[in-house]
Amino acid sequence: MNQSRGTAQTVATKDSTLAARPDRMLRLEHVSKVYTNRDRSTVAASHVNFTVEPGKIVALIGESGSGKTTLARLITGIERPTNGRITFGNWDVTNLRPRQLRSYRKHVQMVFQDPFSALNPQNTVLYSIVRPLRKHLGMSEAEARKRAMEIMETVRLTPVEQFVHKKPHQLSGGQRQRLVIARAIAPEPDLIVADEPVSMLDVSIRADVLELINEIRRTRNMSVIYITHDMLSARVLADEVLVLYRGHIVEQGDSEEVLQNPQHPYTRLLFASVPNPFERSASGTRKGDGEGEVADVTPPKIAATTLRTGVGCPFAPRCPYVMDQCMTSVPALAGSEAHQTACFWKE
Ligand SMILES: Nc1ncnc2c1ncn2[C@@H]1O[C@H](COP(=O)(O)OP(=O)(O)OP(=O)(O)O)[C@@H](O)[C@H]1O
Repeated sequence: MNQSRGTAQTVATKDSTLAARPDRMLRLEHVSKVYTNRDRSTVAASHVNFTVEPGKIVALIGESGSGKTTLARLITGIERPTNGRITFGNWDVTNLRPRQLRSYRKHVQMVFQDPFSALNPQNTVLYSIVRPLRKHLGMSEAEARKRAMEIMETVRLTPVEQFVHKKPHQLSGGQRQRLVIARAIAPEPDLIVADEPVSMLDVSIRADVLELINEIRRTRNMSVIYITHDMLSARVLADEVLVLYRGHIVEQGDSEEVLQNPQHPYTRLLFASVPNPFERSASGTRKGDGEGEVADVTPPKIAATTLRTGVGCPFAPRCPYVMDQCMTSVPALAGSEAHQTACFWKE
């Protein structure tokens, strides 16, 4: 993942430069998504650039509404970007037609937050895994059953014979998410997009499910985009992190580097172990940044100016270090290859 690698010169097109490019790299270039409902527009993604290299885990971190799920939906082809380009290896997947989308889905699978609603309540465990094997890999029923049982071993839905005929309501939350993961890895995808895969699970089993995801990427060399509010799990699991605020990447880099030494005021707030400069408002009362939410602490006049003009740093209305410059221009990501921050403020 590197901002500088996402330049126009390296856009994947059907030309000879493709030969040198890794086959299964996901690349987003200047990807934006604007939702327009009646008279209101929401910028859910703004000029997002990043790559996911084969076998890597990239975490997307941000509070609710920062645009994480929007990016997941764009990457998996559920939605199309308003601007920008998404490529997968040498394949431009920005605007796929339905038939192409079906082929793409073999390569890019999604694991959802709520395993219960992701599963058909009528389908047995075995059928849920057999179906993608037949659909995407064209296996015979017998082949698919055999492979499905192997996959059940991989995700530890064992003893297999005790689980094959069970339906989702007969499984625990953790077992259901293991089944969703089994179904996702069945077509042997190159990339899994996991949208808060453990947030609805009991705290006691979250680590096991995350370890399973890590083991799968290691043994199958899959890439994973891990979407989360949780900085600690991102630090443990991910190789690289992207911190999103209102659709903008405000900080990115190697996960250890960024999460041990967060530079952006927003990232600092999100990381619970970092002292919170917003903890008290001027009146001394807590402004409330719990549950991954960041309080608005900027003087109302400044906040109103930035919000009204729509220019400037997206975080300015909430930033305690806001300066004049922040009101008129958007800071670009800058720094080393391992760690980049979009902020004018320097300690
Ligand atoms: N279909 C839509 N129509 C209009 N606005 C939308 C739509 N989908 C998302 N948004 C808006 O886009 C912004 C980003 O939403 P998104 O769901 O991507 O955030 P998120 O970081 O995934 O949040 P959460 O952690 O709560 O899932 C939000 O302001 C949201 O209200």
